[in-house]
Amino acid sequence: MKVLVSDNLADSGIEKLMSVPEFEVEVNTSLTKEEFQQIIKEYDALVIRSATKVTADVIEAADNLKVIARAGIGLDNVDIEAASKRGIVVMNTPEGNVITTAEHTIAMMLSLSRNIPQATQSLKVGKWEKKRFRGKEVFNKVLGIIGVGRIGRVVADRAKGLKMHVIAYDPYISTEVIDKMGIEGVALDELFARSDYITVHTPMTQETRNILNAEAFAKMKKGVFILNCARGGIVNEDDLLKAIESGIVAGAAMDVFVVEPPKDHPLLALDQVIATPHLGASTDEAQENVATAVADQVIDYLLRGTIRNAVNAPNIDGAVLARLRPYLTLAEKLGSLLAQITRGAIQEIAIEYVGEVTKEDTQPLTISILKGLLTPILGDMVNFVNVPVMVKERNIKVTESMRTEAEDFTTLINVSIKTSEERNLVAGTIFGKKDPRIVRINDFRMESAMEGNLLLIYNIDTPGTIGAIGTCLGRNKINISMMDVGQVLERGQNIIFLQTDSVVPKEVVQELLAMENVNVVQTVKL
Ligand SMILES: NC(=O)c1ccc[n+]([C@@H]2O[C@H](COP(=O)([O-])OP(=O)(O)OC[C@H]3O[C@@H](n4cnc5c(N)ncnc54)[C@H](O)[C@@H]3O)[C@@H](O)[C@H]2O)c1
Ligand SMILES: O=C(O)CC[C@@H](O)C(=O)O
Repeated sequence: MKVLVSDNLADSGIEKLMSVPEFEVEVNTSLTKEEFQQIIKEYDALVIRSATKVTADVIEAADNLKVIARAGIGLDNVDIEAASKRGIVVMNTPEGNVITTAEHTIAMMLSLSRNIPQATQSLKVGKWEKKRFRGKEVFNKVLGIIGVGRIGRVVADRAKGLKMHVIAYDPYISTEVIDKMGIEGVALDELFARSDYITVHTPMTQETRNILNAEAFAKMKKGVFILNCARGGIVNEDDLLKAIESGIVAGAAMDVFVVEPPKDHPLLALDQVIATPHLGASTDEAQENVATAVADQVIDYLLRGTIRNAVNAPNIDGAVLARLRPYLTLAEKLGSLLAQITRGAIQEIAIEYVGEVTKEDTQPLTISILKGLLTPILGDMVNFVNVPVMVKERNIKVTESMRTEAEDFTTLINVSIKTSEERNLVAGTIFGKKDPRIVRINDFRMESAMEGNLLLIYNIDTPGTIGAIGTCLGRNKINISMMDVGQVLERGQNIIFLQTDSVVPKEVVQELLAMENVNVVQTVKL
């Protein structure tokens, strides 16, 4: 079997792959796009980091490819949907670089406080500028952490060692779990108002994109320091620039950028900004961890068929997988829909399987529902293997029940959720042999394939409202490709589902919300 390593991988991983007699391993990190597309058809496995772009064209040409394995977490460089369509397993290694990235954040925070990069630069050109580079202690200061998952909680632990007061905002982690970390859970606005340093450790999702923007900077203490060692775009770069120029933000440390490399980005011209070229995970130890993990995973899959850390396939036999595929798609969709329409920290999930589906092994379906549920919150970090652990870590109670007697549909999957703020229920079925359909959201019944960019609008049922919504979207150049309206007469309420050709921006959502008779507007991506 042929394995191509097309990005820099630590030697330990390459040696491990080369030690397998059945493997022929090629390491080539300088392929052009054309060369890559031409040779990929020879390979059974592709091992990458973030530099190789595995586009739909590459996947189309990859006749023998069985697995794409990422040493690290981020899969923004892989067209996962195209890979899934061709039955190629996509896997990553989400655990290996947690400590390294947390340590980088602490290093950035101290460098920022003591102007270490700027002072080094100045000294190297022969200057001795003691006065210019007077810094600040972190002792007794408030560190606000947005997102206390794997990396955020290690940052919290290390910052406590520096005797900082740590406060955190993470709406998907229960107060008890945050309390156990020995830090203080707060609302986002409180974090903005109290922090001397703010660091983000969330994945990039619809919700976290631009979470630190002009509106957020306006709520912060004058002189706050900002750190982003997570993903470019969680901090809005233009707004950060203005906040530094206006003096609200005293300085920023950036490891990640919207466009990487950022080239001559104006932020980099500011004295108050220190930056590293996406080095968060770049230590010998982390690179060894992810390289050996990725090699072990590729070996396990190609030699034994065991799938670990796959983002697009549960660990089940191929024939069963083919039969369950429509149910798995439906299950993941139900979980994802629930996550996107529900606010608050998840406490309980109740899953009910009804009718035909009860003849199948429902365990992979439950895992798919949970993966669908956590992916909008955690992004690429969630896979079919680690999702049960993540659910456990978050203290989420999962219950399953079966009913063989179906009523309206031959198969039905009901999923309900209870969070710290609300309860919701969604249900779905399979039309024909393979078409997943959402048939219920709370009290509203419908039959919808629900795909792509969706808008869910709850409105008072009055003449003209639907027209006004269409006009507003049209004015903002958003094309509607599908519309479905559910009506609950006794409540005088409509639920409108709109499928749009493009994502509906936040400002347009606000515009819709300001309309008379419109109560709730939610954007969903399925
Ligand atoms: N700079 C680097 O080289 C590097 C290396 C590794 C990871 N990362 C990035 O670091 C980030 C964190 O990784 P992790 O392994 O800790 O992830 P994780 O999944 O373990 O934790 C993410 C946390 O963010 C929380 N969250 C999600 N949406 C939120 C929101 N709207 N507000 C507040 N909290 C929210 C989640 O509940 C979760 O607890 C990711 O973006 C990852 O890609 C960067
Ligand atoms: O250096 C890398 O490979 C990227 C590290 C990190 O952002 C990841 O996605 O794992």
